[in-house]
Amino acid sequence: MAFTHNLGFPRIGARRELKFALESYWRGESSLDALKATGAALRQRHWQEQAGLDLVPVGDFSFYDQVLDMSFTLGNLPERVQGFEGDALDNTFRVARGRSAASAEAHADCCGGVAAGEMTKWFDTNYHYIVPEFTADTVFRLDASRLLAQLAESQAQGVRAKPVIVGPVTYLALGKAKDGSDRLALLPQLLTVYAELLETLATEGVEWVQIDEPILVTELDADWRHAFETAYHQLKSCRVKLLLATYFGQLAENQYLAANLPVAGLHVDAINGRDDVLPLIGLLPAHKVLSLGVINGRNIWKTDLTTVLDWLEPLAERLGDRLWIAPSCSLLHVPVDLASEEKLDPELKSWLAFARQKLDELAVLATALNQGRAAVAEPLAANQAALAARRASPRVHNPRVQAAVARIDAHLGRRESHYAQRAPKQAERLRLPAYPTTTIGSFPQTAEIRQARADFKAGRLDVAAYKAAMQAEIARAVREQETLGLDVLVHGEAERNDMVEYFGEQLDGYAFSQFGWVQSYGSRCVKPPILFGDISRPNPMTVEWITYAQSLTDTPMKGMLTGPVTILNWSFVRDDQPRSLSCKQLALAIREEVLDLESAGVSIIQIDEAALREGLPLRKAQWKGYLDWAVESFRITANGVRDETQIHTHMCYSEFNDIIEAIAGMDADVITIETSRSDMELLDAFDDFNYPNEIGPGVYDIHSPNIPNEAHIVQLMQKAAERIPPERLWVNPDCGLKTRQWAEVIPALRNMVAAAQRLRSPV
Ligand SMILES: CN1c2c(nc(N)[nH]c2=O)NC[C@@H]1CNc1ccc(C(=O)N[C@@H](CCC(=O)N[C@@H](CCC(=O)N[C@@H](CCC(=O)O)C(=O)O)C(=O)O)C(=O)O)cc1
Ligand SMILES: N[C@@H](CCS)C(=O)O
Ligand SMILES: [Zn+2]
Repeated sequence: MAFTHNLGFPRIGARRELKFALESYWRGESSLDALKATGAALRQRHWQEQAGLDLVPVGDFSFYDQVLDMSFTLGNLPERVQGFEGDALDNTFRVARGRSAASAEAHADCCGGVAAGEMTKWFDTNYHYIVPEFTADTVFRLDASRLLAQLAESQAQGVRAKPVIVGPVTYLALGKAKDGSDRLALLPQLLTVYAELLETLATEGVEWVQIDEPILVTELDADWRHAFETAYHQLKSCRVKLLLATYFGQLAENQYLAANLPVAGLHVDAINGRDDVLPLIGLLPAHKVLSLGVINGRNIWKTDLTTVLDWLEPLAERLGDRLWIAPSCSLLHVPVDLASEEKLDPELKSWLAFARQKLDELAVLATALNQGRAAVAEPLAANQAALAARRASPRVHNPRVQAAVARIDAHLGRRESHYAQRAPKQAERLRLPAYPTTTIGSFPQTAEIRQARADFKAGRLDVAAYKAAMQAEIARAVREQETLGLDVLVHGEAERNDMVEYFGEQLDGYAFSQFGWVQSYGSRCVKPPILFGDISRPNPMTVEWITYAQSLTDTPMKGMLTGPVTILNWSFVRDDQPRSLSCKQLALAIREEVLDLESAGVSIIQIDEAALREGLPLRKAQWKGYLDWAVESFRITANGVRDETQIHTHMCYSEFNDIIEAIAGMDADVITIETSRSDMELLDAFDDFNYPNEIGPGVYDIHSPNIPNEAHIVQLMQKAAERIPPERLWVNPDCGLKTRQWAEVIPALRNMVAAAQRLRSPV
């Protein structure tokens, strides 16, 4: 009998109910009780939707982030929030979001002002977690209240509960020792708290606990491998059965380690780690369960159920009751329900599966394994028909695009001259001062902008009125920037719902959903567009907005585009061709936009590649292959322009040490990056490499509502100038300003411009 379970369900809600409840609570418009009631209602609904499974995840629900929740469960609270006397949920929000000094006054009685915890991406996904903070003095102390409350709630609802927790080794690996101490030194004490937690769950009647250790799909050094041995030998006497869950890739050289840890079961990603499965069956002790993640938890395509069954049936023969099946990873990374989509083309829709549909697929597989394929002949036939239609569909294949990709040669990615020859021509054209000031692209996406777009999409606003509303926002952004005295302006991106979805909506080969939201961090969501076919650009996508913005001012206006690698990495992409090929198609399409902007007289074009570094494979051994095609794609996009046209790129993450050669290989004239939080030390990588082009090291952190002061910015830029020649430095924030308010942006940029002026003529 194959047994079914799930690793996690999207918690944001099919209509983003959690997002709206959170934001309403944060604005002070609803109570904490109302927020908690929304959480409970979502959990109940999600458990009902998973009721067909043999085991259902519990504890995967989080009001903000599951890693932050784990920190609270382990009593690992940053010192700055310890001793808080209010509700624990408010305290998690304090760590997650911080409290500005200004709001500290208003919140003096409840939560006071605190710095937000650092946020970083969860493995190679677009989900971001709050980084656990450690010091050598960290002491863990169990607080199982959140998990026990969710468990009790699920038990009262008759749910076959399998609590889900982050495992101890992954928890340590994902955190940061703020004092540079050795995180692994904390393992022994951490394990006593994990043992206590597991014992508590056993007392509550829990049989299985899913303990997530995705770090096992990365390259581990001897100390971390040893930590796994220590951890699971210490936990082996606990009374619950542990299902050690790995996902997002291959175990590869960690197979033996994973197979032999003393746990009751192992879950592996049978999509990205398919090659692990046969060796693992050989390695796995005979009493252990093997859970195979056979439904892709990272994309939105229907599973080829017949092919999976062809592969699974012999394994089921061998494993018998020891075989469990599940999605490859938590379904957090896919939208909730395809049935909500009323506007998707019916043929395309017939190729897709969101979270609920993925669980239906799992049920079909289990029935086929347990009762024979005949018991599910109809759904299997329908599945085959949909996949055959997708394979043959002319809408997927465009011979013109394929021919253009086949014609790509080295010449396409090469600029006319080297940077040293381009730079004076650009300087002559742009006539910028030293330390030129600019921003990264977006200005606040106000409620009015979002409302206008919602009205436009719902047909309550016609094209002309929508265009006028967006032009008014652009005009406002231009006015504000001129008043501030910035040297290179941006149009502000008012017309963009998102830096990726906006382009997906306009490219052929892409589809977009109405409700396909996926959590990015906290209450913030993205709606990744669906790349289903060969990509082409039927019409210019940005030229009208940028030329309108330029028509309002004589100051240079940057054209603003998202690059092919970022569009690819933040979309749901094809599984029927290599990512590198889809990326080249995107590169050709965005290149056309670059050339149209240039023809329209735009002198500076920024091509954001926020996700280029983010998209690095989890295993370093695969980095080179990825960087080769990613950098080539960027070059194809950017490098068809004349010497006089200045190409900028932007990356809002900062660790470039390992990939500086690839960054230099992109050959952008200017790169703007995040550096403020590291006190400019991250520029060392550029300095050591003798990075030859211009750099805008971010001088203030846009994630914080705090207003940077002029002296601090001057100080940061002076540090930058110790590493990079001043004539190659720009002054800009770390990233775009879309999540901020104008009341924060204006004083911050005023100080930034004043700092640049001071740097130009020091007294
Ligand atoms: C740089 N980041 C990005 C990532 N990935 C992307 N695809 N895009 C990114 O920018 N990954 C890493 C980081 C993550 N950072 C963020 C930052 C901010 C957001 C965010 O603000 N998301 C918005 C949704 C944006 C959007 O698509 N808006 C649409 C729809 C707006 C909407 O909800 N409309 C309402 C009606 C109007 C209203 O009441 O407001 C509705 O439809 O019901 C738009 O502007 O048209 C968010 O709200 O979560 C995400 C990632
Ligand atoms: N141009 C984009 C880049 C974000 S990474 C923005 O400013 O929002
Ligand atoms: Zn950015």
